[in-house]
Amino acid sequence: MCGYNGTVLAYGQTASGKTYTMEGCDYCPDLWGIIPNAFEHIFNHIRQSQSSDSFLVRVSYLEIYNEEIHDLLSPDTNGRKLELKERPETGVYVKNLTSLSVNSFADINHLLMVGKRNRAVGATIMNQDSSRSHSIFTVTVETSSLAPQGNGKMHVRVGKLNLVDLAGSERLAKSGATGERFKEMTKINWSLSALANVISALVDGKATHIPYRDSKLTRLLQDSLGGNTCTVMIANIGPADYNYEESVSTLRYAHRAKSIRNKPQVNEDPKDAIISEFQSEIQRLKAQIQASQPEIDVMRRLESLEQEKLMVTEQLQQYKEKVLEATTNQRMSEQAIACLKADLEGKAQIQLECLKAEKERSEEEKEKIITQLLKQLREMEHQNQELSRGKEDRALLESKLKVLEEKLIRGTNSGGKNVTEQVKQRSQDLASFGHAFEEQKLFNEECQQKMIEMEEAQIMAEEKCNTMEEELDLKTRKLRKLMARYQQSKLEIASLKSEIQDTIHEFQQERADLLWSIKSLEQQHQLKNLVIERFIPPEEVAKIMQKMRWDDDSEVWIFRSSHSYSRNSTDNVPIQRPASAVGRSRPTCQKALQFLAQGTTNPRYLDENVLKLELESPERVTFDYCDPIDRIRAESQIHQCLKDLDNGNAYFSYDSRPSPLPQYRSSPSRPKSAHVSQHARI
Ligand SMILES: Nc1ncnc2c1ncn2[C@@H]1O[C@H](COP(=O)(O)OP(=O)(O)OP(=O)(O)O)[C@@H](O)[C@H]1O
Repeated sequence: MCGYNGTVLAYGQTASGKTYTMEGCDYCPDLWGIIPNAFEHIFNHIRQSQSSDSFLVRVSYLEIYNEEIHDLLSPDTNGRKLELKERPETGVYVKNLTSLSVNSFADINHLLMVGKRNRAVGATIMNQDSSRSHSIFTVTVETSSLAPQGNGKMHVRVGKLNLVDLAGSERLAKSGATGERFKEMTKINWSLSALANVISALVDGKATHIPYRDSKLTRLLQDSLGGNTCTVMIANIGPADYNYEESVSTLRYAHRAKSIRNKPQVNEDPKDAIISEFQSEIQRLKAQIQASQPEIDVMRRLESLEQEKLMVTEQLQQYKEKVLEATTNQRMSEQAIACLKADLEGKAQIQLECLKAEKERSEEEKEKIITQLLKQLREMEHQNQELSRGKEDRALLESKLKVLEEKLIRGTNSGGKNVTEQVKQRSQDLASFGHAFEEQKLFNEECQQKMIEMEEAQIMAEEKCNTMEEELDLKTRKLRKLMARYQQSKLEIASLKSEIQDTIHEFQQERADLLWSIKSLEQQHQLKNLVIERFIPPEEVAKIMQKMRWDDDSEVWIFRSSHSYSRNSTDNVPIQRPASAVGRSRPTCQKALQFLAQGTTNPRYLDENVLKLELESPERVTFDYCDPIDRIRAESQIHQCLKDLDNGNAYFSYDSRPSPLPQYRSSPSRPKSAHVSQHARI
């Protein structure tokens, strides 16, 4: 409303509530989204503004579907594609986009509903009414108010609010989209990634090129992203865990977008402001009406003439009545003459003559008046025609003025009356307040006197206030510094406290470990003492103790080497171990060498203790069956035996003698151990 441009942008994955955030539920004011709330705010502001301020509110609504721009408020429902154009003074705009002026919340809300009906939506896996396009609802508010310099000139500001509902980003694999949905999805993702690239380039201070031209969306939002617009980006995320990746990506983009710094500025007296055109047109029409004032005077005169005509007609009627009366009187006179012939002949004659003269006079007068009236009538008809022409012209002008005034919305005091009515109202007001003017003047003088006194008092109070403010500033700065120091020390104390806690905790753990190791060492010590006391004779203990020495560096007991403790012996010569015979793997005594030289086979003197034994060939304990009958019987017994073996244990007794034949026992009784040499177990 102050002339800044603004953009509200809802960004996020599909079905995360972007449309809901922007539009909300229209049936319940508590659940209105950003768009209806913005409308309400605009019209509340207009209502509460000064009566000298005029506003012109225009709206447009477009969607970007498959990288094509469609007008959502166009009566042409064939979805004509619109073109993007650019002008150096106004920037990027959409050619032939419908822009409608609105006067109330109801009007603008109606247009939002109309546009919504024309928008592309479709069902996806995640959202039944998914927006398949990016939509931009633009509200332009032009404000004309008296210039602050007070020179009576009008000052125009233009603010533009873009309310953007983006289509939802969705991973192709997750969406399961095919056909038309797949195509839509690719375009949506492409334009959203173009938006992300623009954001990244704007955040990256080194980027020399911002890729606004990569998509229609980024070109239309060029001013909102890194331009002169106050932009709010709403990041919508879904609470479900399967949306984790998308939510993280949305938050990442929102975090990046946070770093973009725009430079908003008031759009003052722009060249393309329509309100100025409207106002000059209104002025022109007013001047035209003013110029037609003589015609209005003529019309007033005509009205008075009409009244005169009425009066004259009345007079004529009176004359006619008089004439009629006179005629009646005449008749009566004739009758009276006839009746009173004798008495009143002279008188009647005179009266009759008088009446005749009077009648002639009235006839003449009557004719004279009638011609005069006819002349006046013709004149009036002529003037009537002129009047009706003037009336038509005036009606035309007034209707023109009304249309323009209807488009302009005024502050609370305007009341929406037309100019003529306002002039009438004002003149009445002037008349009624005229007599109060003098009283008001006196009252004003008193007030002025009081105001001068008050201003002096205010100046004194301001001076006092200024010194107090300075003092307050000084103290506030000091307090802030102290506060900052206090916060710093608080943080330091907190970190020290946590450090102390950690150290205490570590110390306690270490102490517990040490106690545990002391305890276990004590146990080991007691055990070893017990073993020494119970199992090692004290003299041996003494001997061992002599051989041991405590090493301070490695903190262990170590055996003294034979060399080191034999030094204390009488000869002080270290005992040398005899060197082994050269070329032999082990030491060999002289006697063994002697026997070996004699070629002894005694293993005692050999290098290796290996016994050399003769091979023992085993004796044959079987014999062949030469008799074919015996062989057959033997074979049948073996078959039988094998069969039984399949079913269970079977023992086969076999006599080493050639005859009789081997005895097969089918009963599984174990053979006695004495017979084992003679009975083989199969
Ligand atoms: N805060 C909320 N309270 C109640 N319902 C909600 C809320 N947010 C979203 N919804 C519901 O969730 C559904 C999906 O929301 P919406 O259509 O706004 O998502 P979207 O992000 O615009 O999706 P798409 O990108 O697919 O258009 C709708 O039925 C909507 O009514």
